Amino acid sequence: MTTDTITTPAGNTAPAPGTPLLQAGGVTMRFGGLTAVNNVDLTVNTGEIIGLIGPNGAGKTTFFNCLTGLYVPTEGTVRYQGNILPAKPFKVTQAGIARTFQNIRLFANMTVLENVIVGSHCRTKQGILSALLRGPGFRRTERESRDKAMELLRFVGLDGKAEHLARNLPYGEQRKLEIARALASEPGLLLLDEPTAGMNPQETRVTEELIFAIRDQGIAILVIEHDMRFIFNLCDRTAVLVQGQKLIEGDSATVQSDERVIAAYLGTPFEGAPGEEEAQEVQAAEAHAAEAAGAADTAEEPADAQPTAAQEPADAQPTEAPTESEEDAK
Ligand SMILES: Nc1ncnc2c1ncn2[C@@H]1O[C@H](COP(=O)(O)OP(=O)(O)OP(=O)(O)O)[C@@H](O)[C@H]1O
Repeated sequence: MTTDTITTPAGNTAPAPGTPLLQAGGVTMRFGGLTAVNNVDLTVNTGEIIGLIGPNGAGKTTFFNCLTGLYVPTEGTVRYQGNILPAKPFKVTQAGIARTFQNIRLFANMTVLENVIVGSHCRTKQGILSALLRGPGFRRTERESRDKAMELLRFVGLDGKAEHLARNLPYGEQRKLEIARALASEPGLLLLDEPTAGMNPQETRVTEELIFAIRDQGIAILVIEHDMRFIFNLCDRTAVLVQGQKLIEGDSATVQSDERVIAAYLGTPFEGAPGEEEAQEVQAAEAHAAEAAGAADTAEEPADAQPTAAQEPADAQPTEAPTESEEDAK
């Protein structure tokens, strides 16, 4: 990664640091009878890096999908710079939110540079007709997109691989390319879903530096990650989701020392835990089923159940004390 800066578009007036950028209020997402996200509030201010953690299946990615228009929340609202976001991914990107995915989604057979150029598509003003005619306006836009993409590749440290096919990059570099492509849409907020998944410690450290550098360019960040050390080093605040509900939100020291968080990760139930009632119901049902099975076994067994001669193995021999000569052979 280089320490280059990213050129912000002319006339882009960034709000003052600490201004609410993203405001999710009462976001709930149900899939049939399953409540994957339950009444979650979260605010991300300009200049912040916010972490979102929680055990597997806690609802983190579903929450991201609600923020980025992939899902229409069953209840609640998502505002960006004060405006309710339309539930259409393309419009959310246009509004200023970009994201990466847990499973890398690059155009594998396009070059690294082309992948980033595609990411800037929502900011270019040329229509299909202009593209077909390839007039001077189109060529100028194409050149600008290319220059901007190269600048982003330099920023993430991939400029030397601009002409490589995306699928030939090592895993860690594919993740960097995804970030560069997201940055090409000129976001004010970047959502990262497990950016260090599958990375070695060295790659994780480089990604951490990259995220700080992105924040220093005036882009706020909301990041899902399972690597606690990474999250607690990086984030100004961290929110913890457990079974779709926000358990706690705070700085690293607060979240790290909260016994409910520790319990949620170790799987130890605690009083008032989200889903505790359901867990107790399941436990009671299991205990009941075990009791019923035990009772049935007892009923089937004869009261004086003793192995009969017929049940004994055919080669069973009566045990005899070893003779003196046998003991000598040992
Ligand atoms: N499209 C869907 N239809 C039905 N259920 C879904 C759907 N998407 C997610 N879920 C369920 O919602 C719950 C939350 O899943 P989600 O992927 O958001 O969790 P997560 O915290 O991101 O987990 P992980 O850390 O493992 O990625 C899970 O029980 C999951 O099976």
